Amino acid sequence: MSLASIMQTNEQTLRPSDDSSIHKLVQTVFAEVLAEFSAWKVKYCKHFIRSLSHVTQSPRVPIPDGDSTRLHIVGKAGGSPDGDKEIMVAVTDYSEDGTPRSTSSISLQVVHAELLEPHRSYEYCTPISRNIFRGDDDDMMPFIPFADDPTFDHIDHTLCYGSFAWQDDYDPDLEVISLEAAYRLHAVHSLLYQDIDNTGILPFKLFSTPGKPGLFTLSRRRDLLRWNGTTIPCSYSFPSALLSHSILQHRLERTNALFCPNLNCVEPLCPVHVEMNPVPSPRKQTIRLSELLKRVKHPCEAGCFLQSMTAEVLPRWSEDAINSFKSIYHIEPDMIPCDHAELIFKPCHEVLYYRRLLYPDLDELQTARPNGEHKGKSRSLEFRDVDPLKFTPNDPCHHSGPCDVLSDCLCFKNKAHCQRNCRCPTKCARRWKGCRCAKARDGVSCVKFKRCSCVEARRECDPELCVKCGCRDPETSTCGNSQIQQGRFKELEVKESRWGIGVFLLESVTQGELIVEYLGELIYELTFDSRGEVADHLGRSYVFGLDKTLSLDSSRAGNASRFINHSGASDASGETQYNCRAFARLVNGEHRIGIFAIMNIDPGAEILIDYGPVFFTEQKNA
Ligand SMILES: C[S@@+](CC[C@H](N)C(=O)[O-])C[C@H]1O[C@@H](n2cnc3c(N)ncnc32)[C@H](O)[C@@H]1O
Repeated sequence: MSLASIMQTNEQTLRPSDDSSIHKLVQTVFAEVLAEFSAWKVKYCKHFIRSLSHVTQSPRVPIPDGDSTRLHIVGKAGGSPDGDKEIMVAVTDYSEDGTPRSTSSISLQVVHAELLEPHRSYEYCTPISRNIFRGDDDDMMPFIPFADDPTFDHIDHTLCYGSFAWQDDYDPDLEVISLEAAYRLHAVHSLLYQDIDNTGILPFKLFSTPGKPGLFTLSRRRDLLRWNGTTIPCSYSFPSALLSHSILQHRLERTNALFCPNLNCVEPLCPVHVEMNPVPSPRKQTIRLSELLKRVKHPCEAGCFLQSMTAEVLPRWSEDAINSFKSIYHIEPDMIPCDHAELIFKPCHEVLYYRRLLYPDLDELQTARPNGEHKGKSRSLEFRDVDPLKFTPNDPCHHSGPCDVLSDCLCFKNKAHCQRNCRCPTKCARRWKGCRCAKARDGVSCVKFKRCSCVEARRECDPELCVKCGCRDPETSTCGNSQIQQGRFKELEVKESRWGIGVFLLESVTQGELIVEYLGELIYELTFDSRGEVADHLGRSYVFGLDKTLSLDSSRAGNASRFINHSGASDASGETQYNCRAFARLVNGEHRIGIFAIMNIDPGAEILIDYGPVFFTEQKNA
């Protein structure tokens, strides 16, 4: 069916209103598009196969003097001190019909490549400069590792997965067909996309649901097949969600979903932080309006509520304007009307009018606790976030009221300090306060023997909180406890070592200095187990335990630190040569691993750490 004929039909079509006619229509149009697409595909594939069977005639290129190349070595270049490393090469340019057009000679330098070793199988590593959150690998097995190696236990490894990628009946054509059907139903039959979705007849949901992207979102992530039956204009874009652009709350939700909620990061589509980014639940008013109004000392502009406490003409706001005000009020109810006014582009006396109308001050402010609640008990401050191996950082808390059992505070439940990126008031008693170390006159501040509270709590200094040590400015700072976040890494070289590849220093370091951050993918235990089988078979593991639930694996993504070898008490040679140690630090709310020098080390030395007593026993027992 052509676009013109569809448009013609459109004029005659009336939008069905009852459920059963909508169902019937969706079924009919879907079947129609499916039939059209299938007919087109058969023809298209036949045409394609036929075109492959044609022997294409490439232009005949003469092969001069039996040489198979168009480059001819014509002699060694003279006059250069490295004469024997340069050769002269004649380059012949041929015309379309294969006759030589011109010949010129150029000199090339000869580089003698050493014999190249083939890359070891199943070893690839994406270079990264930040940890990546992976959680768990897909439940679908993408391919069979070591398929030609009988010593690998394929059955056991297969049991780690729920299905095989090659047996999945996912048909990308169905996405194209469903989109076309949805578009026709909307453009030609005037159905709402939501009504089409509600029928459940199309094989995919059009709109995203929590945790599951819908077809409209998916279609933006892939190149759709252009088939000649499509009526979707090239410039058309499907709605991404049931969110209206004119409603502030919807715009907030859309924007919120895009940026990382971790205020230490705030990157769009952040790959590191696992936190979901819910729109914060509405805050409750804690200051009476009468109190707030007393805080306004000067009129914000001519006509400020301070000058005329009652609006002469009752303001008539649109529904959108009222909703915008409600959204802003719920984010920050304890704000003076003049500030609310600036945010919604309305005069403050009008804001005050609507605020009184919509949110009359309650007798009891909503922060009041239920009767009989024992305040002291619910606010008890107990922390267990000092030991990384017994603790996993939680998402930043966001709730109304103080961080305690009544507010369902995540930090309270996890016995963690509230972080800078928590949404509780800055005065919250659970908040980590940072250290009070002063800048060192000479040498380094914030080190263990100076009793820095951050060092003792195994967290790096926080540039927002630890103001005195100056860790915010790496140029002038004397802080010895912010090296990971500042990325002060040493020059390293990766080359052959006694135990495969190793890492070597290119500059000298002093005891306590950070060499490099150990980077990788943050994974849960199930993935640690499934990847462990491959690592055991290779005889090389790249995993560090990070905290109670997460490990850091650099087998697939990492930096030079993944090649750091072991030498320690558990070393087969019995020698103890390690010169560095790996320490986990809580850095602005997340655990990261730094490799630190435990002695002064000269350039050229290999970086060695002690993997610990269980590493090699576990590998052997696997
Ligand atoms: C993190 S990787 C280190 C990089 C590794 N050498 C490579 O070539 O990829 C850890 C693996 O290196 C090897 N390795 C490191 N130190 C070793 C040592 N002292 N003795 C034996 N093998 C060692 C083991 O195979 C171990 O699983």
